[in-house]
Formats: sequence, structure tokens, C-alpha cells
Amino acid sequence: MALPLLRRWLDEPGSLTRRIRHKCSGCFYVEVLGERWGAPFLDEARRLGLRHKNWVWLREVLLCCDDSAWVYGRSVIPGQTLRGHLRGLQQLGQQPLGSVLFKRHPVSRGKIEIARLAADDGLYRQVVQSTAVAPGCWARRSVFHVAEHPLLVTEVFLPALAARAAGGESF
Ligand SMILES: C=C(O[C@@H]1C=C(C(=O)O)C=C[C@H]1O)C(=O)O
Repeated sequence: MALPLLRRWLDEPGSLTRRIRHKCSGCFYVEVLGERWGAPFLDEARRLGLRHKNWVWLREVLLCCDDSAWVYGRSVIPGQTLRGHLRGLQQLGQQPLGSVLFKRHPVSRGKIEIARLAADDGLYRQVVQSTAVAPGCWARRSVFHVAEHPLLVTEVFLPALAARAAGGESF
């Protein structure tokens, strides 16, 4: 999949949930793969300025349109962020994170990093346990700050979405 076909998705500055809802002509839903305390990957810890052994709240989901998973989402939330009104980030369930993040003010989004996942990436190995994906799939991540508290959101673009983008439609 060449970058330009997914360019609009990789560069989406707003909510990916909102974009999927707009593009999905059927039923959008969030499949929660897991929500738990755990250790971040080393590069995630570094990106959040945490010591590697700092436990964080990990949320993994699939954003789906009808029976197709379009995006794998992984949120890494430091315990320090889960305070006050942000404690609700631990009880999202099937409510999309984006529907909370983009409503809360003030929220800011840092630089969107883009990469293609190799088969030996820790993130790839995590995704492939839950859904169909292939080496070379595109992913992006960025750090959000909500009321100055950080959380890292990573999104992996899955084959069903890539196939739609390759369909040549202005997708
Ligand atoms: C940050 C957003 O939230 C999306 C929803 C997620 C969730 O529900 O866990 C995770 C990643 C995002 O794709 C968004 O909509 O842009």
C-alpha cells in the first residue's frame, strides 16, 4: 500500500473515530480487545517520558465497520493522567476514546509520527495476536495532552481499510 492512498488517514488531525463513522456506510462499533494495567513498550515509555517499568493503563481496541476491523487502536495512559475527571478514561468500554478526547478542553495533540510496521516490531506482534494484519502496514501515533496530562495513542491501519483506500474512491 503506497503512502499517498492512505495519506489522508495518516495525516487526519482530528478524530479518526469521526472519520471512520463518516466513511462507514454501515454500522460503526468499537471492539474492546483489552483494558488493563501493564508495562508499556520501551519506545512508548520513552515517548511519554516514563521509566520503562512504570505501569500504565493500556487500552486496545478495534474500530470496526460492519464485520471489518479498519483500525487497531492502542492507548497508553500514565497513572498520573487518570485523575479527577480523567478517571473516566478507565471506564470507556465501547465508547470511543476519541469521543471523549476531542470533547474535553483543553486538549492538544503533539506531532503525528508515521511508520510502517515490520514483522519484528513489538507493536506488530501485539496486533497480529488480535486481528489480520500484514508486515508493512501503516501506523501512526501521537501524544495527546488533556489538561496538561499526557496519553499516547497509536493507530494501526488494517487491510480492510487499506483495500478501501486502494479502491481509488476519494476515501
Ligand atoms: C483518538 C481517537 O480515538 C480512537 C479510539 C480509540 C479507543 O476507543 O480506544 C483509540 C484510538 C483512536 O483511533 C480518535 O478517534 O481519533
